[in-house]
This record gives sequence, structure tokens and C-alpha cells, in this order.
Amino acid sequence: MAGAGVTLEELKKRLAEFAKERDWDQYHSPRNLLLAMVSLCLLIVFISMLFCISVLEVGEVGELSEIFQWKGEVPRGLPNWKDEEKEHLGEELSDVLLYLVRLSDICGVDLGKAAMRKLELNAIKYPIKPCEGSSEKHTQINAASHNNANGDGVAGSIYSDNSTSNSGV
Ligand SMILES: Nc1ccn([C@H]2C[C@H](O)[C@@H](COP(=O)(O)OP(=O)(O)OP(=O)(O)O)O2)c(=O)n1
Repeated sequence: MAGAGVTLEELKKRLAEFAKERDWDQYHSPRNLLLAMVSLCLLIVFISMLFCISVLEVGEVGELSEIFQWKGEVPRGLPNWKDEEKEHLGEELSDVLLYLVRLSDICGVDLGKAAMRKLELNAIKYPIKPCEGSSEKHTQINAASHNNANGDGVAGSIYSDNSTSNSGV
């Protein structure tokens, strides 16, 4: 089954391809990716408060954020970072990953399968053509497509256009 037993290396490759096809490397800076994770965590905090679970995971993301605090924008590959700083970053990233893997196991979620499925859903939400070089959210791109469809007959909703989606997992 797609995604069952997927390795971290495969997932890394798929994510890199997904970003490259959409010319999104320009937006995937360390800071932007971290901020994307942090906003996701604010949602988890809210849900955690409702269900009293998983606050530790948010704590680890907080520790990860501390490493980038006051550094401003950081270039890919972290060329000016000391070895100790990179090692510390590796430890905090691992804490987040290890808690995620453990949490999904305890909850009975096959994380590899779920991640591959989410990539397929992302490809439907963010088809290559309208999303190429754009950092807009799918809702904004979808609204723009609707406007175009009303105005000059160009493509309608991105959800109904499978011709450019990249969901062939
Ligand atoms: N510039 C971007 C935008 C999205 N994604 C990928 C990573 C995430 O797996 C997913 C996040 O997409 P959304 O921000 O649209 O969030 P959701 O999928 O949760 O959608 P929604 O917020 O509408 O529920 O897409 C990405 O890699 N780079």
C-alpha cells in the first residue's frame, strides 16, 4: 500500500520534488518552515488544551524556535553556523520527530502512510500550474481561479482540475 513503510529518505525526496515542481524552494527557508511549524503548533496547543494532551510536543517546537530566535533570515545549509549549533539543532529536530513518531504510534496512526496520503492531498490542493512560484494559500489561489473563470473563462476551481495535479503516488 502507498506509504506503508516509507523511509525518511523517501519522504525527504518526495517533499523536495513537490517544492521544486512548484518553484517553492524560494519560500522554504529555515525561518519560513519553522514559522509554518509554529503556527501549526499554536493550533495543537489549542486542541491540547481541549483534550489535555501533547503539550510536550509544543514545548519541543518552542525549544527548536529558540535556536533561530534573533538570528533573522538564515540561509539554506546554515553556512555560518558552528558545528555545536548544528548539532544542537539536530537534537531539537530529533526530539520533535521522536515525539511525533511516538505519539502517532500510541494513537494507532501509521505516520508513513498518513504522510504519503497528505502529500497526495497537498498535490490536489496545490496543483503545479496555478501554484508555481506562488506562496499563496490554496484558498486564495482557488478564489483567484474562480474570479478568472467568471471574468475571462480561464480555469475554474483548482479542486476540480485533475489534469495538472501531481497525485500519482
Ligand atoms: N508553501 C507551502 C505551502 C504548503 N506546503 C505543504 C506542507 C503541508 O503539508 C501543507 C500545508 O498546506 P496548508 O497551509 O494549505 O495547510 P492544510 O493542508 O492544513 O490546509 P488548511 O489550512 O486549509 O486546512 O502543504 C508546503 O510545503 N509549502
